[in-house]
Amino acid sequence: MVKVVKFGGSSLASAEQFKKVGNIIRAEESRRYVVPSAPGKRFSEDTKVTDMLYKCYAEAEEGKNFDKSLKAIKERYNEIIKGLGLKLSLEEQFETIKKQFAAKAGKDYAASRGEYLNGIIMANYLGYEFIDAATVICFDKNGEFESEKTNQVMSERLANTENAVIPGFYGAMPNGQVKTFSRGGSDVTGSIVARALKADVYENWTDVSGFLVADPRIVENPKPIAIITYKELRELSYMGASVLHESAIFPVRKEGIPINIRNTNAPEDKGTMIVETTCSIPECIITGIAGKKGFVAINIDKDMMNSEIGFGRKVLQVFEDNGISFEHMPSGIDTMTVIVHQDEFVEKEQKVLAELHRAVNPDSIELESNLALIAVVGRGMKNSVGNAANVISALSNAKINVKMIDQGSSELNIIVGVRNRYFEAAIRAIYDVFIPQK
Ligand SMILES: Nc1ncnc2c1ncn2[C@@H]1O[C@H](COP(=O)(O)OP(=O)(O)O)[C@@H](O)[C@H]1O
Ligand SMILES: N[C@@H](CC(=O)OP(=O)(O)O)C(=O)O
Repeated sequence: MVKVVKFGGSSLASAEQFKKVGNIIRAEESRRYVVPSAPGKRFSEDTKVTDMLYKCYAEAEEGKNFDKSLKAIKERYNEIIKGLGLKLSLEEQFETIKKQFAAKAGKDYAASRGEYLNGIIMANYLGYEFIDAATVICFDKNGEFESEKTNQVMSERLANTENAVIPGFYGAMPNGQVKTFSRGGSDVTGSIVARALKADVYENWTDVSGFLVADPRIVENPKPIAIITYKELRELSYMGASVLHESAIFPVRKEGIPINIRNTNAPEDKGTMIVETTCSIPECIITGIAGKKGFVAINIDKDMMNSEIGFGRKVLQVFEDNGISFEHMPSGIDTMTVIVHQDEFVEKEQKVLAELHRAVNPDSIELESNLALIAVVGRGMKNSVGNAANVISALSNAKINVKMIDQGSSELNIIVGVRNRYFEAAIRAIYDVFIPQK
């Protein structure tokens, strides 16, 4: 049995947390490959080391003195080393980091040092081999992740390695330049390592006892999810459920390896199993609810639009030409709405509108900004009736106006659009209608 275990920043924020992690790893021999994140927040107002590194590097880039910021980072690590009673010094590494920052080695290099240093501590604490992720996670010269090359390099490197610590979040381009995944990317590294080893399970340890039906910062004490499919999880993580990075599914999915989300602070809890498919009947019709704020709807009106062949293609071409990806596209007989991320759209707003006029000569175009999208996801929805009606009635009872509703034919999810300011209330209303209260 081989397990790859990834520990998030919240699990490695202090020596006390490190000790819990040590106990978890030592409890099972199969926990042979460890992927650590950088130290996260010790308390809610604390700063993650990754954010401290970004700030410190920004000072270096502006030519300011960054000694104080770097010292604060060093103190975070020294506190952990001291608390664990290790005979380890990171002086040499910090000297190199200082030089590299002064030489403007790049934002990604800076951020990656959080995981790199934590990996060195973890390997020393466990007596495991340290493998620098820059030697096993490959990006091409344009900074795109190279999945097959990485899989080959990683499997060869780990073939004869009994136990190893591989820091999360980064890799390197062919010229050796460090490149990171997007924020939260240590989850992706864990998944890549699990695939390369054809591990039996990828355990992802965090500060909640698994995936919950809704964000616990919005719904009080939400119900945990025992089992969820890759597809359902992908919908939820894409739509903002931050427990797992939205790209972390792909590597393990290739090998059908289950992911088990576990809680470092409650290791006895079983957590959530994320699997390819399951015959287990979901406890509730819906599996989860997640959402994001900050969308804009572009409503295009034109009489007889329906009979104009190629209308949709011409509209989407304008978005493509402007490098804007679209999220949803509900349409009627004479109307078509394109929903995009507000921050991608605002700076190109007038250019896009002018090009839409030129491309399809509409009767009118209206914009509706500050929208939030909420995804109600569940494999159980396929076999039950009235789901969309229940969502709508939950929102109308809460006096929330539904700006848009979209249900894919897979019936795996229903997407609703509401004003940003009703986002939290809408999630609570949907939760209450679908999840029986204890
Ligand atoms: N549906 C959800 N279920 C569980 N946690 C969620 C959900 N949506 C958002 N979260 C948040 O995700 C957090 C865990 O993710 P993250 O902060 O990335 O952890 P880590 O530091 O372990 O990587 C939880 O503390 C919780 O606040
Ligand atoms: N440390 C990086 C990568 C990461 O995955 O962290 P965490 O596991 O704490 O979400 C970040 O803050 O984005």
